[in-house]
Amino acid sequence: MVGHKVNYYVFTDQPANVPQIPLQEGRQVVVLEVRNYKRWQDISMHRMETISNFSQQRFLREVHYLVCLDVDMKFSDHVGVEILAPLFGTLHPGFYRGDRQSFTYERRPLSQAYIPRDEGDFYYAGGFFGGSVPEVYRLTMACHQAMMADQANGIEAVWHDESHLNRYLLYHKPSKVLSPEYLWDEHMLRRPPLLRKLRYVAVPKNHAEIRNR
Ligand SMILES: CC(=O)N[C@H]1[C@@H](OP(=O)(O)OP(=O)(O)OC[C@H]2O[C@@H](n3ccc(=O)[nH]c3=O)[C@H](O)[C@@H]2O)O[C@H](CO)[C@H](O)[C@@H]1O
Ligand SMILES: [Mn+2]
Repeated sequence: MVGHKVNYYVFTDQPANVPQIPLQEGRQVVVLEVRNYKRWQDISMHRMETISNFSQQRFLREVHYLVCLDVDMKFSDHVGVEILAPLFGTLHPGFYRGDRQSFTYERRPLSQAYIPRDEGDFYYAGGFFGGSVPEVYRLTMACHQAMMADQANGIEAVWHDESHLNRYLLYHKPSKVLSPEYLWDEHMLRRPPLLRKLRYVAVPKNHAEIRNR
């Protein structure tokens, strides 16, 4: 986002371990402490709560747009203001060629993330969405409340926050849908020639080691 002001809000339970990185003018890292959870699924899901809380507390005053990203990724090509829109999502790299039958939406009607078999436009990735702060506030608030309702009913959506994001974006259509160039995993998927650039890519990690501590 060259030429624009950018705040990088980093959520962590270990603020002291966030390295200091020299940045260009107009950029700053803001480290925001969040609580820890035992299960990685809870850490991932509670990002919705964290984003909605901080939106109200400060993001609404501090920025125009929010881009909500997984942390285990790196920028590997240009990502600029072309992504911005009132509400945007990104096609999940594993499903952009599939039809809706193949999407791994939540299929149990008991869950607030339920999507019937004959509905659905796209399968969106949990790791790259955003929009204006008020829109992201509404989205994250709705997803968090839906996840709390699921918890009260003893159910957890198959892909956690991603399932709830998909349900929200089905009934609140995003004004922009980004290509999987904006979220790719080179270790899981071979890059098709039609994708000339990979802009934000997963960093390899040992899931078993990280997730089962
Ligand atoms: C690339 C992509 O679309 N990722 C989605 C996919 O997760 P992934 O399989 O990419 O899961 P993940 O291990 O990256 O966890 C999701 C995110 O939660 C955060 N985290 C998780 C564990 C931890 O110990 N500490 C921590 O900070 C971190 O930002 C991480 O990137 O499915 C998840 C739900 O199942 C989320 O919807 C992710 O957004
Ligand atoms: Mn990830």
